[in-house]
Amino acid sequence: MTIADLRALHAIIGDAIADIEHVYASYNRKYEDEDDSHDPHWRSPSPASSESSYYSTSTSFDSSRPSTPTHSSSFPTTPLEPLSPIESKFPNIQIQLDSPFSLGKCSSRRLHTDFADRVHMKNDTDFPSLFGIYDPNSPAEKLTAHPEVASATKRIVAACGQMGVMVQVPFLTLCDGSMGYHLPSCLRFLEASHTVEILRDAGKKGMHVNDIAAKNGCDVGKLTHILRLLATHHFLTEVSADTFAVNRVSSAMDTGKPWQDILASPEKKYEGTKGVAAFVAMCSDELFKAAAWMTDTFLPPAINSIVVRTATPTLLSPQSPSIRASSPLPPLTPSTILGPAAPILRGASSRHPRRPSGHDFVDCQDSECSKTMGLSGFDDHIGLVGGAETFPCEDSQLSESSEGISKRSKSSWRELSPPKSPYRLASPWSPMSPPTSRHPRGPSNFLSTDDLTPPSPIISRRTLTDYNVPGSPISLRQPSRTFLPASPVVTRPRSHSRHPSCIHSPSPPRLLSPKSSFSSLSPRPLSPKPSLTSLSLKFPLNSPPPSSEVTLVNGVSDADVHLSNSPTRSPFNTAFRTEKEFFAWLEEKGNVGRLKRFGCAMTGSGGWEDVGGGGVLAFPWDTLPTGSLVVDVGGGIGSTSLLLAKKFENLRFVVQDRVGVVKMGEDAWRERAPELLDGGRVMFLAHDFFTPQPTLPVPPAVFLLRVITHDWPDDYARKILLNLRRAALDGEGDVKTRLVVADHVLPLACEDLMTKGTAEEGDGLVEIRLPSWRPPLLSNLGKASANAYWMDLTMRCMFNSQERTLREMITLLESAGWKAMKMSRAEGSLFGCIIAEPCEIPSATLIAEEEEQARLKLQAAEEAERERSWALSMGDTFGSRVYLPDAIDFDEGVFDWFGFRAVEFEREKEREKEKKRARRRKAVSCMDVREFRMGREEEDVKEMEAFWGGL
Ligand SMILES: C[S@@+](CC[C@H](N)C(=O)[O-])C[C@H]1O[C@@H](n2cnc3c(N)ncnc32)[C@H](O)[C@@H]1O
Repeated sequence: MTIADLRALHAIIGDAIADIEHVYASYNRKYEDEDDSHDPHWRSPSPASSESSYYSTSTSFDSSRPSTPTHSSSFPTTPLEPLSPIESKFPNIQIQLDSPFSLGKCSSRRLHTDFADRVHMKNDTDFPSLFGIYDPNSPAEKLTAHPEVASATKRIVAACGQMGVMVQVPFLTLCDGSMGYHLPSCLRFLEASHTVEILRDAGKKGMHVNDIAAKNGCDVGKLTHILRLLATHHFLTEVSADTFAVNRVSSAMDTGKPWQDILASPEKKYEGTKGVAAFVAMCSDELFKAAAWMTDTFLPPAINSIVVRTATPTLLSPQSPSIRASSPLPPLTPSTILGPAAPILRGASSRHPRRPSGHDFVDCQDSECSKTMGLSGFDDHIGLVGGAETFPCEDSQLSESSEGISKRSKSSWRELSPPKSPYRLASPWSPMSPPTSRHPRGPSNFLSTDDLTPPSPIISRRTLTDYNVPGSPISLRQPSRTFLPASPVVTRPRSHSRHPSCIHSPSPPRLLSPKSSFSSLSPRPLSPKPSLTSLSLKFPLNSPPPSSEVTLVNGVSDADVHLSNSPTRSPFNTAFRTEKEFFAWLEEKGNVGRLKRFGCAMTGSGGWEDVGGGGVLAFPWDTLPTGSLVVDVGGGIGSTSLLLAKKFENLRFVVQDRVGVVKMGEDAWRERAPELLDGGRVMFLAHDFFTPQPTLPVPPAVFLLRVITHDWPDDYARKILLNLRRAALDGEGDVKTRLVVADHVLPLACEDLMTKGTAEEGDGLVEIRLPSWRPPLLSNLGKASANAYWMDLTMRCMFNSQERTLREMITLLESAGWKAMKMSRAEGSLFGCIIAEPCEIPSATLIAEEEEQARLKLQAAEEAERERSWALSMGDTFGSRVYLPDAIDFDEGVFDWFGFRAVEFEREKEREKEKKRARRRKAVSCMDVREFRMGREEEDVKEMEAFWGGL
């Protein structure tokens, strides 16, 4: 059956190409006819296109001859009709006009006018070339949003993805999967080094890496190999040896700014852009790093033989929050130096250090390690390519002479020698052995471009011995187990000078001088360097968690982290060693750049809605009465509202978000659309969506939640929805508030009976427009739908949240008193728009809410009691001496009055600090998110009332 399946997939690809061809031919024919009738002098089509593509490729079809529709009538879900002229196909499709995030629906007439005005193209419009630049305004690119083209594209991507996996040797597919991490890593490098902007001016000839490196200061060797990996995956083109050019894919992330300006003020790189570069940067930075820790966080300790989870150690950290904030490296604490200890009681954690664990370092280039990891298998595959570099372009040097080949081979082998990087990275989960200079390590997930920063103050011997005070409740003792994982520790040889790339970095990582600190700080002699073999064999699969003591972070013990749905115990929290949820973390002082980038990245995420007018556009905004109020809840910097406000001039908008974000939004609008702010149609309002909606002077017609529910686990999302439900009007007056939820709606990877067939009308109306597919394609179109599933796991890793299936979404909405009335997705897109109306809040929800209120009250009372008893345990005098010193004490030196005062002062300071820490813990605790206040103060409400006063 395999050959038959391959043939079927091949046929799907063939049909899809024919569909695309037909649309482009139809377009060209139409314009040829129209132009002929309007402009008799212009008969022959111009071969030269003003399309900004600088590589022109010849058209692959004869546009003068209409191609016969080749749609297979066997398409089960959406049989394609014979293609009619493009005009009848376009009325309902959203065409991007000025930006990839345009929300305008465009009629074919408008489209025609646009095309004709902008590009004098006759009948040679071809599908955009991979070797051209991405120009969203070109007809070729606009036609990719045509429903037939979008659908065909999906089928091609799905079928090719499936075929590749079907025919490739499984081991290599596993390699692709398990080493695919290099792709985001290299993409980040491409973006952060501003190479795309540098390459822009070079055009199709490209630029030699030497010249690129001269501009951005990167190492030539590293840059070459990074760019080649990207060229191999079609993100760039290697036009000749070591000379690269941007292509349709990489140019889509071009900010359009001169690289010199970006280098002069990199912090402004994303300002005023469409946000694609920001999106790529965010995904390949914090999201990528969080994902690397998913298994470490989600695997039950009992089955995790290799990895033992570390407790989130931030409360122990002597580091400043900004340092912790900007890097996923662990703070420099006894636990990070000596490996995370067996968890300790959280209440005591801030007063006492962790116990040290066993081994910290591993040398994975150790030959024994390699054997254990089965790396010997690689030899065969390396043998296949003979050890020489292969180029994704023709390598003239290779074919020149045998001497050339030997030179090339030699240089390849030279590059295989250990890198010269001074930085070392201890594996986070490996047994400790002192680092050896034989095998220095290069940057890894933990060590990113901005993590390569100068060393922070190294923890001193004194710091540790201070912890090891005799009589202290917890002292440094032998770990109870021989293996406990080490937190990642970056080390570098003492003698090495500061790396030039560190200069602009805002975040010093915790760099540790290896030998000095280790030998002096270790509580016991280091055991001989263990290998991974011993590591994996020493611990039976069902070994219990490393300690009987319990760590509670935000109400979740370490042993239960894998079961937790708390947004503060996600892989992101593990990776970045923070107890804050992502958005609160973004607001930390050291993360200003990331916060700004996040706002821009959200604008970039508009690309999800590009295809076929899905997303928020599916709501009939034009049917709302004039003056209707749309509340964009968690609206970010207002990207969606801006576009809606420009398109639907009869509507008013309130954009709500966190204080800092609202401020950024206002600044951005002041620049882009001050008339909308000043004219009173749009206002920003700081509001925490976990608290009840403020009283709005105009009843809200629509609550808009765009990519909000996917940020929160069900219990949290329900709270947001309940707050909106309670502020909604259920239609008894004039207004019935509707809820618009725009998010990915995930299909199953098998046929879903619930979503099969026609829409269910009326009761719980759900309109489904799934992309066309036919077996043997997966019903969710596999690779072609990857984005929605990437996002799903991204949400999981960042927030312990998820994208939802339609079932999950309907259930969630119902649990908060919202009834899903309609769900639409554009053909070729999984980004959906769900429209819901108020219904009764289920009694189960109300009961659960009451129970939670009671629990929170109890918890608060317990907390208060703990604080009180702690104060009492200090006695009436709070630990101060109960006798007064007399003159003899002074004379005999028994009592140093000033010393006494100083000690007391220190104690008092420590008590204050502890209280502050407790308050901070409470503020970020998941159960207290609801108590989180964000400046929705009375003044805001008053200001708003004044603002809307005329209504
Ligand atoms: C994924 S973004 C979506 C932004 C916007 N809706 C869009 O589509 O571009 C999530 C937004 O929720 C905001 N947010 C997070 N926690 C919030 C809270 N407790 N109250 C209000 N907004 C919050 C974030 O600041 C962020 O702007």
